[in-house]
Amino acid sequence: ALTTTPKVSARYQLSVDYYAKKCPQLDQLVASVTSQQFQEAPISGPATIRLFFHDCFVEGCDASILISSKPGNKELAERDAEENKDMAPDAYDSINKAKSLVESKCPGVVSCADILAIAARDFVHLAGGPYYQVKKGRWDGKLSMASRVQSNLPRSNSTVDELIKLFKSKGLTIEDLVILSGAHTIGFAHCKHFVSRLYDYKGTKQPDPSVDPRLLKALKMSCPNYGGNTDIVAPFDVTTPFSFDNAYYGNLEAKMGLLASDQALFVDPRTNGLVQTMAKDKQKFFQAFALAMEKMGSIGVKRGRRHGEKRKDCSVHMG
Ligand code: HEM
Ligand SMILES: [Ca+2]
Ligand SMILES: [Ca+2]
Repeated sequence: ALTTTPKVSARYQLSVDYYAKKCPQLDQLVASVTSQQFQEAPISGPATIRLFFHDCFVEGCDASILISSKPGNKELAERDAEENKDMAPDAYDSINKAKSLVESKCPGVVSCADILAIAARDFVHLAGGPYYQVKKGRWDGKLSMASRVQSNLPRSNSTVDELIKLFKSKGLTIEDLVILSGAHTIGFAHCKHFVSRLYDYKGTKQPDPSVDPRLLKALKMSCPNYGGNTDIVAPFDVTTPFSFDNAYYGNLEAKMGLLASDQALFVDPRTNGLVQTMAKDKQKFFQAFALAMEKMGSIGVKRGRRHGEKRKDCSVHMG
């Protein structure tokens, strides 16, 4: 039988108790930081979940997104790529704080990539979503190039075909695409990502017909066609923007998806059924989301000194 190369790494098994000997209290250490951060800056939640996604899709889950660009270097690091510019700084703060606490208790053993995976899980749970065990054993990557970002991430106007292809290239299925998109049950997007839907859908000079009229009106108030404040954001989920639930899918059924790529999942016959199933059953969504996060969390995992490193400061490669 034909087999394809597994992008979701089967060779390097991650495990829940990977740090059982060298840092048994790891999950609690990270939790003490994420829970405080969630209280002080709730936006850290969605920002960190997105950070994890953008890390895993570019070079695998290896904390490549945390590397700072070197002054004077021609090639910028991933975090300075256009696609990552609107990442809320709070996300990086949580990881850096968690890393310093972990380094103080278990110096030199825990990767930044594992801390990011744990923190993303914590924030899903803190916002009301499922709690799941995080498997560990990722090493940090040695490569972080801004030029590698764009082709590995979806765009807000990607077609379902393009989304399916991209996810497939990471070893993820159509189902994973629909389930992971459910992360848009929390968080916010800047106007530029959906403004063309409001005023000029595909060059028609008309709004996208798949936007509910009341939502259209509200979004137009926040986002004028020209000269608007570029800092304005709109919630992905107008009903419960801070709560991790399955409302995202109900919104799609009601033409209340924010991005074209969100609404397209309801319109396309390949994904419509799963959207409806998830809209009906929150527990099913939670179970599926936990599994899909585990799968996304094992994309391109590295192990060992030849392919990876264990950074002390997550933003700087080891010598
Ligand atoms: C399927 C294709 C996807 C597209 C096209 C997409 C696109 C976007 C865009 C344009 C934003 C707004 C960024 C901003 O303006 O600040 C955003 C935010 C967000 N994305 Fe996605 N995304 C996708 C999938 C995912 C996945 C798989 C996850 C996680 C599992 C995710 C989690 C988030 C979260 C939590 C936010 C909110 C960030 C915040 O409020 O700071 N997205 N996404
Ligand atoms: Ca990465
Ligand atoms: Ca919600």
